[in-house]
Amino acid sequence: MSKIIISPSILSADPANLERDVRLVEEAGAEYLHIDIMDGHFVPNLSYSANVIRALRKKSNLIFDVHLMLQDADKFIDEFAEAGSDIITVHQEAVPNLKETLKNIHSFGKKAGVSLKPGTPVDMILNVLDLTDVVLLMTVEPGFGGQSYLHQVDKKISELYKIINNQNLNIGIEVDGGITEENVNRPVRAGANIIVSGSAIFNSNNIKDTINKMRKKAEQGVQEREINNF
Ligand SMILES: O=C(CO)[C@H](O)[C@H](O)COP(=O)(O)O
Ligand SMILES: [Fe+2]
Repeated sequence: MSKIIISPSILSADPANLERDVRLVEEAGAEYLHIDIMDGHFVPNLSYSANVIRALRKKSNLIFDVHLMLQDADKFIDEFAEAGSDIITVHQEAVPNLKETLKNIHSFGKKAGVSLKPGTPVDMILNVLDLTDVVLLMTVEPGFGGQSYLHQVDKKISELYKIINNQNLNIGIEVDGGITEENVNRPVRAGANIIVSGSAIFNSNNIKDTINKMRKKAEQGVQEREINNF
């Protein structure tokens, strides 16, 4: 069974209680912490800076999964690496020379991720898969938490899953946007193994219970995938 990784997105955490909220998801068994960085250019919203990562690094042992929604990501890789990121993900649509950016991320000893907006085809990253540790498929338009999952991305997830399997590559498939305990089995059935979820986790009454239920439902998705031989 492929291991399911839960990456709660702190975009939906309480900004006045970030330390508390990060501790809650860590105690609830999450493996990663998803940190969205927005610049108001690549996406029409602003969020955290590297300072937040630096501060949280002193408080948490979670794997920091940093999603850069920046037009000028290349300018900031060193800063996000130094601040304590573990995985640094850039958008294919935003960086002019993806290979060089991924090599740069690796040069800091960090895992390198590539993200695609819902409308960007998987073909756009086939030539960089050998330099990629994680592909982050957006299942909403990037920029905001609390949107609805776009089911048309399911096809793209299974397409990528087949390519990765056929080439025997060791790449995680991460999905981000609109994921809840009700729908998490769908992207997992299609091939995803890293689950980002913001509002469904942080707006719930019981974070631990929600993460446990989400993981269970995701594990069912893995079984369905194996049974159907997707
Ligand atoms: O990258 C993002 C938005 O651009 C967030 O990670 C994502 O939206 C998570 O929030 P939710 O689970 O509430 O959709
Ligand atoms: Fe994200």
